Amino acid sequence: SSLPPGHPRIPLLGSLFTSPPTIASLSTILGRLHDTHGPVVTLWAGSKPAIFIARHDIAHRTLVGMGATFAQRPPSLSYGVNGYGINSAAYGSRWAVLRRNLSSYLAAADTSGPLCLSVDRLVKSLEVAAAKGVDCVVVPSDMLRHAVFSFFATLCFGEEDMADDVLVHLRGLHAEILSLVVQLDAFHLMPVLLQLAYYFPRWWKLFSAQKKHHAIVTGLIRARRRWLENVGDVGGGAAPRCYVDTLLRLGLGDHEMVSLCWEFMNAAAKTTTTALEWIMARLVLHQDIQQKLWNDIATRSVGNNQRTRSDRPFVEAVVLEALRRHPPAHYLLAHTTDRDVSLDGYMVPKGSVVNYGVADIGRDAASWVEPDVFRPERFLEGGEGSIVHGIASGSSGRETMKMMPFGAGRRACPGAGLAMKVLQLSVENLVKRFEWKPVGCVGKKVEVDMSERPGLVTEMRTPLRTRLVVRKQEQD
Ligand code: HEM
Repeated sequence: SSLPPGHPRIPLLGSLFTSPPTIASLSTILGRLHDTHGPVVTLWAGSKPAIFIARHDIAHRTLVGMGATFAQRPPSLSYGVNGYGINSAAYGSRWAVLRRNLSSYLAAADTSGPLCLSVDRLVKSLEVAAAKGVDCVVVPSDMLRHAVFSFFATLCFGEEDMADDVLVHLRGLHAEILSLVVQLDAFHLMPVLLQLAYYFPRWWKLFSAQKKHHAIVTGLIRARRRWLENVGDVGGGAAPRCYVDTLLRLGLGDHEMVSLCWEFMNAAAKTTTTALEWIMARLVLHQDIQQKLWNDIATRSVGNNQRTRSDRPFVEAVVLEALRRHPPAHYLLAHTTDRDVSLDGYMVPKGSVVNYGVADIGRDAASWVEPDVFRPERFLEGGEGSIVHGIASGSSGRETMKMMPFGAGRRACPGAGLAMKVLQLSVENLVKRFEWKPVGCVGKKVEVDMSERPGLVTEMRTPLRTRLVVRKQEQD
């Protein structure tokens, strides 16, 4: 059998490089290919075929049904901060140890205390900004970013060691490094020669930013080690209080630990902040949904015995609908296979890049009624998403995988449960405290710019502007 259909192959460069190699151009090219050829298409990245899948049942068959085969990652040049992460590790024993370590830490960690603290701080900083802003108008994205980043920094490095200026410095370095990496590289769509050509002009800046990042993170790790020595817990008798504690117990080298801390912060903070901003933008745009959410929160807080245990809180439905409609990652990280696989009459050759259209799957009209409409009710009883959860293991059937914002199968995001908790608790508190009102209206129609800025994480093109009014019930 032959490869799935696609763009004609152009020797050396491959099909992607007929237009500038950005994630926006990747989406445009893939959109055209799927329209012409269906849900499984081939794109050439140099001499390697890259196969893209945009239907949930095929994603289920490959990522869950043939889980071990599709859990491989393509080999990478493994340089810089990402060199020793879980995401870049080959599917094998090192990956399993590191992944289990992260998952068990997240399952046992006390996340509620630090989360409530950082949400409280966020609410306070929004109050200050609203009081200063003309007509209470606020651009909340930087405050959301800071709150989410500091929460994950507490989980990563421990609350004892993080001074505010260090936090701001670290956040700046993350932003700088991310602005310098060539994003398509993360999908393994850059032939080596092109990677070199693209990295050459920015190499020195990237090297210097990574060096500063290494210095600051090794400083934090050293401080953590000293703290453990002071409390007499170098041997690790007590439960780990932050991610670094678990890494120290694994006896890893400095480069490995720095890389894993980078991954923890990088995988967690930008995705979660981006999702939070999209959710709040949707609530500004749909004032009726915000009102319904507020009513649900109020009813639940006074207790309502008539609700059944399976009844999903409306806030969860809102978060799921936003993740379906605006998944922060429009594609997964690159997968590959360890053998030739026959798929619907086509061949997926061993070693080819395999990836999935997360946004396409969430917006597929075959799975979702009026997929472009923002309607959280579809996740409530009787709706087409009532059995769907954000965390798509798919083990309970392919219908639970009608969307996969966190991936699926063995490589699915290990932070999905925590991300859902952060999003729900943040949204609930932000709506409890403030009415999120629109700034721009045309007649009675609310205007919010919902256009996307494609990237490794697809953010809002125009940061949200909103008028924040403290709710009457909440005023002292
Ligand atoms: C809204 C927030 C988040 C979204 C949308 C998200 C999404 C994703 C996606 C799509 C993948 C790729 C899965 C694949 O390639 O098959 C992934 C992997 C990963 N995520 Fe997340 N993530 C989020 C939050 C987090 C958090 C909070 C953490 C950690 C605290 C985390 C840690 C990771 C790691 C370590 C991987 C690599 C897993 C592996 O290769 O085995 N993520 N995430």
